[in-house]
Amino acid sequence: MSDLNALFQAIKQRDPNQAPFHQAVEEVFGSLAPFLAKNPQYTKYGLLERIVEPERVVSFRVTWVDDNGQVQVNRGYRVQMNSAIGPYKGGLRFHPTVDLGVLKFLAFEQVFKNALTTLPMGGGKGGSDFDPKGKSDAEVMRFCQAFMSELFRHIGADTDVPAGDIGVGGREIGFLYGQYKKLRNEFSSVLTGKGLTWGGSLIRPEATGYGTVYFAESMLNTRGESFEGKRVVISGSGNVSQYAAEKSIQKGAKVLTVSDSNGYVLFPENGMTEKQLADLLVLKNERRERLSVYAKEQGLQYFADQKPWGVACDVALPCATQNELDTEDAKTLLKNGCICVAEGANMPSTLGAVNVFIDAKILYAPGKASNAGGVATSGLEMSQNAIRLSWSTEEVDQRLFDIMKNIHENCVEHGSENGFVNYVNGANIAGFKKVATAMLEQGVL
Ligand SMILES: NC(=O)C1=CN([C@@H]2O[C@H](COP(=O)(O)OP(=O)(O)OC[C@H]3O[C@@H](n4cnc5c(N)ncnc54)[C@H](O)[C@@H]3O)[C@@H](O)[C@H]2O)C=CC1
Ligand SMILES: O=C(O)CCC(=O)C(=O)O
Repeated sequence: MSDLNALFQAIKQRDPNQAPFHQAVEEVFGSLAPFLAKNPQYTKYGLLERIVEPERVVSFRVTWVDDNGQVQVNRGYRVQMNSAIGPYKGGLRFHPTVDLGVLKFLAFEQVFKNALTTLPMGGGKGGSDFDPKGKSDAEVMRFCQAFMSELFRHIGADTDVPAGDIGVGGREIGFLYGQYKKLRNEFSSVLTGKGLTWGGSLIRPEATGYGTVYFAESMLNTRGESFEGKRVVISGSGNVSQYAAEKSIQKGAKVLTVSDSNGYVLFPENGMTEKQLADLLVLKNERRERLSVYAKEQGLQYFADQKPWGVACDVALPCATQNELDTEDAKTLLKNGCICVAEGANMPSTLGAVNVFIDAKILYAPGKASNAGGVATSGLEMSQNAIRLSWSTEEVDQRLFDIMKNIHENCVEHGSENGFVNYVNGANIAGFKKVATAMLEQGVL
């Protein structure tokens, strides 16, 4: 079968309850249709049917005991999507919304993203419907240990290398790594995002946010613009948002908002200060409080149950979660003068919103291109572990910068259409070509 539409219908019929995965596939197929018409060799040997089907899906029970002595049961997963160009690589998400539809979309996106980084990494994603919110450190530790007690069988430094994502940061990676090491009796590069004293890389915590800003600035440069003086609206207030804000401030931009699932905080017109950012990091990463508390403490305006897209800006960086920016939000951003949208999150814009941006020919980057700096720096962490050396901050940051510049150039090369760069097509086609070529060369598997 090589008819993309028929294949897409078959995918939906096979797993009707996996809407986020369908959305991710629809976007990629939209880019591939004209490319495949000109390059029919990529439709042979069931390549398209294979690329949308995970190589392996592991689903398991995670049983742990809460602080009240009650037994809790969660679901754990690892979706090993594609290993054509390297070991499966991609984060773990702990959030109540996690299910197979979400993880298959994330793993599918990861395949193309990882290919764009130029590093040898296949694509995977995993996680659990466990909600870390409101849990004690001891509960999070017991959960992570229980989760790894099954996951350890399926991963390894040359097989599958997980990392963080929503709800999984440095604390969780530590607990997961400790349990892996105990069970396997080996100290290996099986997770990335590790602590600096036990194999982690400098700049990995910063990498996704920094990389998103590097990519956005490359886009702005194509129109003779930069971050200097730009009004930047950011959603989310977790890892990606924090360092997108930091790099934006370093580049002279004014960060006007951050948000969480309950609302957003508005900063005065000169934007968030470095001190306010430092306080945000303590509030979110150590005290683990909500943004409403931050707004109160900082004397800032807080808009409950609202998204930040109505705030007038030049640059929007959606850094929270999938489908957080819909068609109406996209129209509002355009109406208010936004000229650049770079996704720090995975698939934060609905397909309708993406079309609004592309039709208006603004600078729009899909997450698989603009947020690839996180996984790229995870790849650099694996490289450092392999040679048993640690690179300096400057060295890792320079490599990250170069990788983001290279991804931008690759998108321009594959996505230019009559003077306009369609970064969605560019990212999808460039990522696909690399993975598909490897799959064809390795035979029908
Ligand atoms: N951590 C990483 O290195 C990478 C993360 N990403 C993506 O970036 C996004 C954010 O991830 P992290 O910052 O790592 O997670 P995190 O757990 O550190 O932060 C998530 C943030 O999103 C907010 N959020 C969650 N659901 C929301 C909703 N429905 N509405 C508004 N805000 C919501 C949370 O309040 C929190 O501020 C995700 O889409 C993730 O897949 C992408 C590439 C790499
Ligand atoms: O660093 C990694 O391996 C994972 C990053 C990730 O989950 C992502 O790019 O969405």
